[in-house]
Amino acid sequence: MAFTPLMIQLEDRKAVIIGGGKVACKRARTLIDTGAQVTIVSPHLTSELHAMAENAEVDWKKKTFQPKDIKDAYIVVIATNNELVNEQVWQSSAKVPLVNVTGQAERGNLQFPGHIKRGRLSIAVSTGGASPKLSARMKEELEQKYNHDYEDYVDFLYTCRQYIKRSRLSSEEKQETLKKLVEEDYMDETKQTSMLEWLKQEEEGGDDHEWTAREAGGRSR
Ligand SMILES: C[C@@]1(CC(=O)O)c2cc3[nH]c(cc4nc(cc5[nH]c(cc(n2)[C@H]1CCC(=O)O)[C@@](C)(CC(=O)O)[C@@H]5CCC(=O)O)C(CC(=O)O)=C4CCC(=O)O)c(CCC(=O)O)c3CC(=O)O
Ligand SMILES: NC(=O)C1=CN([C@@H]2O[C@H](COP(=O)(O)OP(=O)(O)OC[C@H]3O[C@@H](n4cnc5c(N)ncnc54)[C@H](O)[C@@H]3O)[C@@H](O)[C@H]2O)C=CC1
Repeated sequence: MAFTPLMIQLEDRKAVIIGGGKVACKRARTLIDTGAQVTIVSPHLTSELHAMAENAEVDWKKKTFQPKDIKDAYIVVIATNNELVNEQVWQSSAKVPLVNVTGQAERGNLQFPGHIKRGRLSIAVSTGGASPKLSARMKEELEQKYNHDYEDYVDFLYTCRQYIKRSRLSSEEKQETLKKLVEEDYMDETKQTSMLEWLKQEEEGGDDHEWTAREAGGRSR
């Protein structure tokens, strides 16, 4: 069955990762970065995971898997290098809402796509199991196209959108302004500044549409 692309809120949810190797480490990083409470169950950890445990970013249960380890888990990531153990975890996970089977991803109901983050911007790639290497290559291409400048730009778009939603502009003017923000080169800081000034004025009920949406950002002050 095909998987549904979704964004999901996991803050403070309990995630248990079985295994402490390379794959476990990648999944731990993704989950921690969005606020999940991560526990690793594994007799050994990679050095990176070890550092994360020392910094209290993850809880580490230094042991082999037992079914009680996943009691109350919202997410289980099955990531040991032992197929029999992975099978036992799978059999014990019937009541867990979200299960990622890293060795046989089609089995679980959760997959982690290749992804890049630029502040609020998230881009995810999946080939539906056809080729993780193609996902990796596309991820590299996207990393180059959407460079780190996008962090500030997307923050700027977010701020503008909040102002626009609260402003007294007509709905046509709102649409026009939102469109302009992505069509013209608003990565330019001077253009950003004049747009923000105009939007702040709109919010404060300033000069009664002395500037129209079309003009915003087009004039220098
Ligand atoms: C479902 C998914 C995730 C999930 O587990 O939920 C998944 C699943 C599986 N990957 C496997 C193997 C490999 N994965 C990689 C690499 C990456 N895999 C990634 C994503 C995903 N891999 C998700 C969807 C991908 C999609 O559908 O396109 C990347 C893009 C991102 C990331 O991992 O963060 C990351 C890029 C590197 C980076 O950018 O860091 C390499 C290549 C390498 O390492 O060079 C190999 C070996 C070569 C090969 O097998 O092709 C296996 C078989 C395991 C086995 O044979 O035991 C499974 C299980 C299965 O296919 O069932
Ligand atoms: N989804 C993906 O992107 C990929 C998935 N895989 C799959 O992910 C799995 C793990 O791969 P790696 O992280 O590379 O393995 P690894 O060999 O680096 O780590 C395996 C970990 O499992 C732990 N472990 C072994 N027995 C255990 C037990 N009884 N209880 C708890 N922990 C136990 C080990 O201590 C070790 O920390 C494999 O099944 C592999 O097929 C591999 C590559 C990519």
